[in-house]
Amino acid sequence: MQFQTSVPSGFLYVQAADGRCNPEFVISGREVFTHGVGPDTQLDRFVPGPGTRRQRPNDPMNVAGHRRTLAALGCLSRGPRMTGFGIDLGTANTVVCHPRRGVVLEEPSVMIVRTSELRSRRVRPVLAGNEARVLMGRSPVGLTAVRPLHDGVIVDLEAARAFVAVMLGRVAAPGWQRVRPRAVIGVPAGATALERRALLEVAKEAGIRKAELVPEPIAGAVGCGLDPLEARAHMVLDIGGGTSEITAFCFGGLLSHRSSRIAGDELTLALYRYLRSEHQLLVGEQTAEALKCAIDADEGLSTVVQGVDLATGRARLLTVESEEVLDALRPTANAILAALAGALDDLPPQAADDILTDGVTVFGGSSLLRGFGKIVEAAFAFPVRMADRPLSCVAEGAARCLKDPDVVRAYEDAFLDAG
Ligand SMILES: Nc1ncnc2c1ncn2[C@@H]1O[C@H](COP(=O)(O)OP(=O)(O)OP(=O)(O)O)[C@@H](O)[C@H]1O
Repeated sequence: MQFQTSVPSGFLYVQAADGRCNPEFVISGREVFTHGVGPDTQLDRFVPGPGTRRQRPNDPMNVAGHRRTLAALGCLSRGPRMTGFGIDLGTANTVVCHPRRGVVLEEPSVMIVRTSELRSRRVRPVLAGNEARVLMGRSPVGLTAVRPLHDGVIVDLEAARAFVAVMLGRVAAPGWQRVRPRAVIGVPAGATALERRALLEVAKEAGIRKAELVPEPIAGAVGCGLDPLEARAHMVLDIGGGTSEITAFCFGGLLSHRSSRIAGDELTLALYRYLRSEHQLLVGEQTAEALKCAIDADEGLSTVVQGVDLATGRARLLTVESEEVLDALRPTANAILAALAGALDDLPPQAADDILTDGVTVFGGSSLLRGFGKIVEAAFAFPVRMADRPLSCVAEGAARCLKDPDVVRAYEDAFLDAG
């Protein structure tokens, strides 16, 4: 392929998103020769090739010139390089997914801020995400760990803005390519209009050009390969850190929905209380969570936990069997099953028939609790499908909704308090 250009002569290498560097453009005089460049080629970065002397290929002016010329000739996609993201801003974890690159960020929704800045109008996190998690439960004087979300919704607008801005900064392209991205963001189907507006405001202030909301259960369903627009009823169970949502939907609308504030955090708390009351052992939040994630009743696994003996105040080790941990968690898990039973009761008979045949799809981090699928199957006697990527399917589904706005449009009035 050969065409005319007005940019300076030289060799240009195009560095693609996967890091490969190909000599795809050779500019000679006013002619550009391209090799293997199609309309979908994403121009990520120009780097100098041999023979490139006078021009500075990474100079923004040059790059803009090359981009304009090549785009005008139909050799490049014209839209901004960073089309947008699917975002799952969760109580426990934040996941960002790019439509082409897949999951680009998966970090805990926590940050460390200076205590003196806590009530100020501009919060600047000292640490955020993975780095901040390390300091959870051990922040020194003057620093405080902050979670911007509780029960799936924003509780601190300024903290949430600062957190989202840091996370976007981590996935954004280098300087000259930075374009304010679009985003489809998952939000609990039970979030109020005020909570949804707060999320949109936070997204805008954090640098998102256009944010749209999609109910998390619908985004998760799309991420698991279900079609929420088809005329067959589906039911999903999303058990995250702060909320469990059970949602049945069909043909662009909700059929039934139950939400419970009993989810992963409550399971961790139940375990903490059990160790305290039954074994007189005081453990940290992270220790209780690690124990919850480590159990495997099928394998008869036992785990050693370290804590402080309540009677003596000294450190003590305790060995607990997985079966015992599962028994301690059972009353909390049963509360989630009660919400599932309620959502099934609310269904019209024909929709219930679809769901009893196809079963329920389960996702969210807490669905990783070993043996949870079997507990659901034993209680309801219908098939239970565990998601392949339970922690990221909401963000993946939201990223797919960027390309398929019909889903967002169909469900924009599906929120429970939508007028
Ligand atoms: N292997 C595991 N076993 C049991 N629980 C797990 C496991 N891995 C993660 N979890 C739990 O999953 C929860 C986090 O899940 P997830 O990231 O889906 O929540 P979230 O989307 O941030 O929360 P929400 O949807 O409530 O806003 C935590 O409570 C964590 O303890």
